[in-house]
Amino acid sequence: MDSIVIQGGKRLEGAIPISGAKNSALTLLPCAILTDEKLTLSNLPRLADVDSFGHLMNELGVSTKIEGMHKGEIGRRMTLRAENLISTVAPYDMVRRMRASILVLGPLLARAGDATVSLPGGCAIGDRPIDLHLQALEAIGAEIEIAAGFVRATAPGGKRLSGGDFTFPVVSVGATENAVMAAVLAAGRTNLYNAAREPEIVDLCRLLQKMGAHIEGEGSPHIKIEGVEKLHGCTYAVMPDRIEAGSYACAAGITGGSVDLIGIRPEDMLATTNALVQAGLMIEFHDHGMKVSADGPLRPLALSTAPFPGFATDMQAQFMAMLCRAKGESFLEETIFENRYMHVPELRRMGANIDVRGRSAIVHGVDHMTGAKVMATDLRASMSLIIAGLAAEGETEVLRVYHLDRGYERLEEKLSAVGATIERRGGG
Ligand SMILES: CC(=O)N[C@H]1[C@@H](OP(=O)(O)OP(=O)(O)OC[C@H]2O[C@@H](n3ccc(=O)[nH]c3=O)[C@H](O)[C@@H]2O)O[C@H](CO)[C@@H](O)[C@@H]1O
Ligand SMILES: C=C(OP(=O)(O)O)C(=O)O
Repeated sequence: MDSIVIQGGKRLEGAIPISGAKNSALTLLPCAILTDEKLTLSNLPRLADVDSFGHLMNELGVSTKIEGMHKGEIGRRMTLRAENLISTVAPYDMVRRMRASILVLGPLLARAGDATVSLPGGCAIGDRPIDLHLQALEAIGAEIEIAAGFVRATAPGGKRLSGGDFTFPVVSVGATENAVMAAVLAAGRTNLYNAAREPEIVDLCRLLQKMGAHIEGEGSPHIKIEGVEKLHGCTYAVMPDRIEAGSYACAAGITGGSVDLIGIRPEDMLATTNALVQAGLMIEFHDHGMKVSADGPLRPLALSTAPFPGFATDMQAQFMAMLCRAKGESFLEETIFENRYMHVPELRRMGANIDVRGRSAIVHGVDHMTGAKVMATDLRASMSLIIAGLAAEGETEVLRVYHLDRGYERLEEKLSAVGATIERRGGG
């Protein structure tokens, strides 16, 4: 298995092109199921999860054609066509490897009136139930059965869902996405209350609108959908990855550097940029993105994760790594996932001083961290180790690179280009 090796202590300086967002790509891809016409997605990040999603789509009978395989090119285009579905089952092996597979449930149900998806179970960051996905689908007319580790959702008579109203008891990104994708082809109107407002939800709704869906209120807690009989194909560009951009901003902060993040949308990242400014970084917005520069010592922060527009859970590990080197004590609270501190023991092995009590963590800033062989069990935890390694003295080797390959396109290339000494080693 590959590892990533960093010689720490280099100040980062230069421009980093930001890729298309993983968390948006994985919800736009299943939209191909909703039409028998071609859907072309551009700015798709080159990530293991995008490839896996392509394979899942192929299993369902959706053809996929990829362009943009040239070395050095950021992003790709994928044309998908679900002319005839050959299966409505997402098998255990696919869902186990990639949680986002659950997002075929809504579209399959809407298009075929029938969907069977393996129950995803928990994962390294905590229990990740899908009860709200199922309740929302029931509210818009689905019948749900659970047996032998699978959930089967059917529309009455195998035909169209009715549409209906549902209030999410807690904000859920995935459940909002499944409900929206199911409701666009329903026979009637759907109102989703306390819906997730994440930019990735807005991206999903914009694509569906371009395909002919009638949706209003995206980006607000009340999404209104008037079902239509048919959607058509289109071409759509995946939004930029706000989490990738925030991760590189933390890397600039911890190395006392300055990186220009090209292609970001500032409005997607206000909680992150506010936190960066409070930590003492300087931000300059310009026409192509934003420049993030260290400006003196890092200041400690108090951060609590929350649904958008709050501070994203997907940024918590990377900020924690950066704050390990702040002057003073930072306080972090993880409110979304109960087990999202898997990076803490590894950061401690690099010299960090962090206390964890339940969902809270106190990070006591240290002057010095040292490189070590480290590994993490999830994507953002792995990125936090890369960030720490960039500032640590000596060599850091991050094992289990497959987590990073799920979410960071050309990580080593992008960081080398701004001055990091970083390489991928085979067989680590
Ligand atoms: C609100 C939030 O920050 N969501 C994050 C979550 O999305 P993801 O879609 O994976 O998770 P949800 O937004 O659905 O989960 C939010 C909360 O609701 C709970 N829940 C969810 C679904 C359900 O059926 N029942 C239930 O109880 C979850 O346990 C969690 O505590 O992880 C993604 C990957 O890290 C992030 O990109 C999203 O920003
Ligand atoms: C945990 C993440 O993704 P996933 O839901 O795909 O596991 C993430 O993007 O940080």
